[in-house]
Parts: sequence; structure tokens; C-alpha cells
Amino acid sequence: MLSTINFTQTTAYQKLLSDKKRLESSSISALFQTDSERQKKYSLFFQDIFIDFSKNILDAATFNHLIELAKECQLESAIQAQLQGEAINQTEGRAVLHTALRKPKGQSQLLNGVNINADIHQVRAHMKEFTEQVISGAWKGYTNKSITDVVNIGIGGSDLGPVMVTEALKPYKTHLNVHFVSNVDGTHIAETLKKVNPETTLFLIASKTFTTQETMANAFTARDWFLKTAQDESAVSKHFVALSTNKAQVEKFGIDSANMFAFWDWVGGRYSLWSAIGLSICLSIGYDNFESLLSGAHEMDLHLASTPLEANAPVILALLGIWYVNFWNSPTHAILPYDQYMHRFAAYFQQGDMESNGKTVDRTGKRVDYATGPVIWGEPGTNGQHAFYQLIHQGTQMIPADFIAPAKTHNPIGNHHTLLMSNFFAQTEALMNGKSLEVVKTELGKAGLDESAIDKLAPFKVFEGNKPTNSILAKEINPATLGALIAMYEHKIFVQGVIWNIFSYDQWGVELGKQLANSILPELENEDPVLSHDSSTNGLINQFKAWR
Ligand SMILES: O=P(O)(O)OC[C@H]1O[C@@](O)(CO)[C@@H](O)[C@@H]1O
Repeated sequence: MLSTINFTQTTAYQKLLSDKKRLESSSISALFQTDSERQKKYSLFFQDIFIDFSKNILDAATFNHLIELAKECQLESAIQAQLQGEAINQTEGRAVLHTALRKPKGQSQLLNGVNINADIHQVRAHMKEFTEQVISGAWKGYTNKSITDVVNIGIGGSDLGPVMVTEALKPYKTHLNVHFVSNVDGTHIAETLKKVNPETTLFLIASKTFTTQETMANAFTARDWFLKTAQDESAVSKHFVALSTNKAQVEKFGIDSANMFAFWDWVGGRYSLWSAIGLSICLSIGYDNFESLLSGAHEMDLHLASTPLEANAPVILALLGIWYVNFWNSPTHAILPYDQYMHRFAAYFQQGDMESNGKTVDRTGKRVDYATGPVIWGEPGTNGQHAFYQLIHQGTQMIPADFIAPAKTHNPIGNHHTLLMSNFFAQTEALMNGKSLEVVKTELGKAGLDESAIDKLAPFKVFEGNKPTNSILAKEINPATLGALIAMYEHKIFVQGVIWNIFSYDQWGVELGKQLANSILPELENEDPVLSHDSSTNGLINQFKAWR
């Protein structure tokens, strides 16, 4: 089991509090001025990914104290506990083994004494065979035509991962058009069905539980739409497959278990793109590229498991995150990919991070008295620069940010990539160094302003700087490097959860809203006035009824 140590009662925590006091009167740029070797000390290579964490409010003492904190919280044994299949998802009594999904065939993974590697690769073989049949055109629809379009119907972890990966790896796309429907808002399925032909469309019903309201509503709507044309129920088996852990519910929906791609309860929804939930990824980029994605992630798993903490990429990113959340009161973290294909990367980790570590009760069942999971947000650069960088540069909140970019672009048009990268490098430099009042005044003087105009305008043009960033430079974004990046962030989340002494793999917080929605639903299915709630909820429901 994981320890239940309260990290705020560790020795390292006290040392970090004094580090904070000391560093408050310093600056990141000052740390560079006093150490010409700084970048070398605070950066590392993971294969073709260069991680530069030198632009952080961090010196040797603080770095060592963060590592000490991890050790006092028994991180190393927690890592082994997870990888060896202990039921660390304690409130659900489950192991957490998305890492097992990317282990090569033949490599043992014990779960309660049973080697699960063969089961995993049996599903992988089925995914491979099916993918090749659909891509080659051998898989025929009910009018004997090949498939042209795939519609993945799922939400949360049954949607966000496949969307993010298929977008990020669009350069590797097959001829199949892959669409994603997630929202129960009828617009989502309606707009998608306008684009596809029932004769040549394959529906993937992606749902770990196969009971999620949005997914089942969309699945039945898709089925009804399909049967309006196909007429014959027997045609469903050629156009609907299920990705789920729940065979009974799959069969109840009317999908043959031969068309089901199974996974298991030790795969968390938000960690499931490596499982059968990744079938849309296989169809979008081909099975071989899906395998490369998994092997890239597996390499990061080995790195996590075998690298000393002080050289361990996910551990370092996790500790830096804790440094800012718990010592610098930074409640959010920005993920800023300078790569348009990665435009859904931050959104993916909104679920990954916030559904894992958005918790207030610790592993002993007591309410924590410290901050835990940050709000994750972000948009691709350079667009973010024209949206929210004003706040990051000159706002009152410190926003630690990860800047991610590929050295090589998939679209070498003109000098676009050079322009993009000039912004990538400039932004972290600007956030670190800022611009002092005296430099501003000099610039305004050179621009011809007189003294009083300068005095009036200068304060608004000062950049305090000292804003921490990580720069993650990949040689290129390909299936293997993307897999490694995703796994790195997954392990960062795990490490933070261990140190925050919380359970990162349940999600009880999503239940209450669903419960109340189920009790309101019947009240909306008639025209009677609703009086059963508070006056706001009653008023809103009754106004909705008046207007609809
Ligand atoms: O895959 P499914 O079972 O349909 O769940 C979808 C999503 O719903 C949740 O909010 C849990 O209810 C996420 O954790 C999950 O990824």
C-alpha cells in the first residue's frame, strides 16, 4: 500500500519553507548570472526529448530538498507498488496498470498472482486484425462497401485521449475519416451524422462501463439513424463495435461480443487510450503507429521505474509542480504546445490531472489542510500569446507553464516553423527576465517621450519577470515521442498524488451531478411546474419549460 505520510510534517517540508523565504528575494535570472553551468545542471534528455527545467525558481539546495521530500514520502516504493499491480486505487479496490497495456508481448505482468500479459496481447491482436481489415477495405458494410468513416462515440477518457492522439498524429493519418461524438447535446451527433454515409460508416461505442448517459444516448441515436437506412437489425454487426469492460451491457445494446474489444477495471478511464479505447487511434494512424505510441510510453515507464529520482523526468516535473502549488500558492498550471497538431493536449490533461488529483480527502480519510491538484489549462502557441499571455506576463498570479515544441515540423512551409520557434524561445526568456523600470524608461526616452510622459507610462510597461517555465523540446512529434510525453505527464500526476497523500485513481466527484441530473430528468419530461428544489433551480427549470 501507499504510505499515509503528511508531507507537510516532513523534515524536507520545513527546509523548503526556508528555501522559499530565501528565494523570494532572488530571481531566476540572477541564478543564471551566478552559474554559467545552470542549464546543464537543470536539464535532461529522454531519448529525442530535451527537458530544460532551468528557468525555474530553483537552486541546488531546493532541488535536493524536493528530492528529499519525495524520499520521505516513500515515492520509490510507491512507484514499485503501482507497477507491480498493488491495489493502490484503494477506494475501488483496484490495481492501476495502464502501464501493463504497453508492455511488450511475453513480458510478465502479475496481477493477484496471475500473468495478464497474454490477455492484453490477445486484445491487441484482435485490434490489429480488425484495423487491418477495415483499412484494407476487406471489412464490408451491409451493402458490401468498404468503410470510409469511423465515428467514435464516447466521453471523458473514452474520447479525450483518442481525440488528442489522432489530432497530434494527423501527419500519420490513414484514408479513413475518424469523427468523435461525446456531448449529449444533440448538436454533436447531428452535425456528425450529416457528414457520413450509413453504408460506409463504422461506429465505435467506447465506454468502460457501457452505462454512461451521454454515450448510451448517442449510441442509440446512431443506431436508430443507421437502421432507418439499413432497416435490418442484422446489419448492425457490420457497423457497430464496442470498446468496454462490460460484456453484459454490450450484448444488451445489441452488439455481438465477437465485435467487442475488451479491457479491464484496472485501467482507469482517463488512462485508457492504450487499451481497446485506442481502436479509433489504430484506425486513424494504422496499427503499427499505435504500437509505436505504446512503445514510446513503455520507454518512459522504464525510465520512471529505474532512474534515480534526481534524474527522473516525471518526478522532477511533479516536484516542481508541488513547489509552486504548495510553496508559491500557484493554483493553476499551463500546458502550452507550440504545435498546432497538439491543440488538444492540454484538454486531455484537464481530465488526466484534475480528475486524478482534484481531491480534498487524504489517504487516511481526513480532509487535507494543504492545496492539492492544480487547474490545468492551455492553448497552442502562438495563439495563446494573443489571448492570455498578458496575464501570464503582467498579472498578479504566478502561472507555472510548460512550453512544448518539436524541433522539426511536419509542414515545412516557408519560414513558418522558424517564426513559431522564435516565439517559443522568446516567451520563456521574457517570462524569466521581464523588463525593468529603468530599461522601460530608456526605451521610452529613445522613442522621444519627454520625462513626464515617461514617468506616467513607464509603470504600465514594466515586466516583473521571474515567471517559471519548463521547456520541452522534442526532435519531432511522432508516435513514439508522443507516447513518451503522455506517459511522462501520467507519471507526473501519479507522483504528485503520492506526495499529496491522496487517491489519484478514483473519481467520486463526478457522481453527485449525475445523480441530481437523473432526479431532475423526469421533472423535465412533463409540463408541470417544478417546486422540489431551491428557488433558483425551480425558477430556472420553470423558465426553461416556459420557453422551450
Ligand atoms: O468510459 P465510460 O465508462 O463511459 O466513462 C466515461 C467517463 O466518465 C467519467 O466521468 C467517469 O464517470 C470519466 O472518469 C470517464 O472517463
